[in-house]
Amino acid sequence: MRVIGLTGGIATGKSTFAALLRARGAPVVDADALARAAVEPGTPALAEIARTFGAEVLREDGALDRKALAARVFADPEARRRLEAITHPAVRRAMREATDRLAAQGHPLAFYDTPLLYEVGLEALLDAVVVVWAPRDVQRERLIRRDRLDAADVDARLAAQLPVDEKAARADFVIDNAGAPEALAGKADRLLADLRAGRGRRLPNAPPVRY
Ligand SMILES: CC(C)(COP(=O)(O)OP(=O)(O)OC[C@H]1O[C@@H](n2cnc3c(N)ncnc32)[C@H](O)[C@@H]1O)[C@@H](O)C(=O)NCCC(=O)NCCS
Ligand SMILES: Nc1ncnc2c1ncn2[C@@H]1O[C@H](COP(=O)(O)OP(=O)(O)OP(=O)(O)O)[C@@H](O)[C@H]1O
Repeated sequence: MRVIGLTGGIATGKSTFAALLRARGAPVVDADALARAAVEPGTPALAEIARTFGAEVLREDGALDRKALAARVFADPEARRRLEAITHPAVRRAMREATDRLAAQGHPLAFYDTPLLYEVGLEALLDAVVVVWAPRDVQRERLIRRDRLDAADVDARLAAQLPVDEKAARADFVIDNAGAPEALAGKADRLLADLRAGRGRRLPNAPPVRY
């Protein structure tokens, strides 16, 4: 099975594009969803988070207060690294299990949807990488609209990731999502057709294929 990394910048449209791939029969393993499952009540990771950050990052019902934890970790890179040291090993394990299951089911192709693909250095483990791209001002607008964040929170989140332009420059395939969402379906069709025809890693120094 070939495993294709799918990434982007925050709010560039990665999840929207992943849904289109799923609708076309391609399995997508979602790191954000696995990261959420890893910190559900009763998990060792949530207990560790409470020990590290204190009860103020828990809600009254014992679940993680994501807003409170986000305020802490996106304001302080050191706190973010402490959180990642707890969550990333759990997410990596869950991702590996999910990919092994898909391989055992005989899928020829699977996507690995993870926002921090380049930040944590997963490139070498993947057969190719797709970056869903949008310009920074569009990213900012979508983030404010979707998550109701103010400008300072948006900038803190953007600063926690590599710029999406840098990711696009390193990618094998770039999905341009600056335009209308309706344009994405055709791009998903073309990407899948190219991947199923065996297209993969670009040659060294060649530019990415853009859709
Ligand atoms: C800080 C938390 C509680 C904020 O939760 P919230 O519901 O507001 O955001 P959500 O989890 O839906 O993430 C939204 C986006 O934020 C960005 N983001 C999340 N964590 C990080 C991080 N550690 N570094 C940079 N960007 C991040 C990603 O682009 C992600 O797609 C949560 O993101 C978290 O637990 N993060 C640590 C785990 C992690 O690194 N996840 C990302 C990939 S595995
Ligand atoms: N082409 C588009 N035009 C307008 N809005 C869009 C477009 N594509 C996606 N969106 C909207 O922008 C927001 C961000 O998209 P999405 O959630 O898919 O991004 P993401 O890259 O998965 O984000 P994250 O890294 O935060 O998980 C969503 O509210 C989505 O509905």
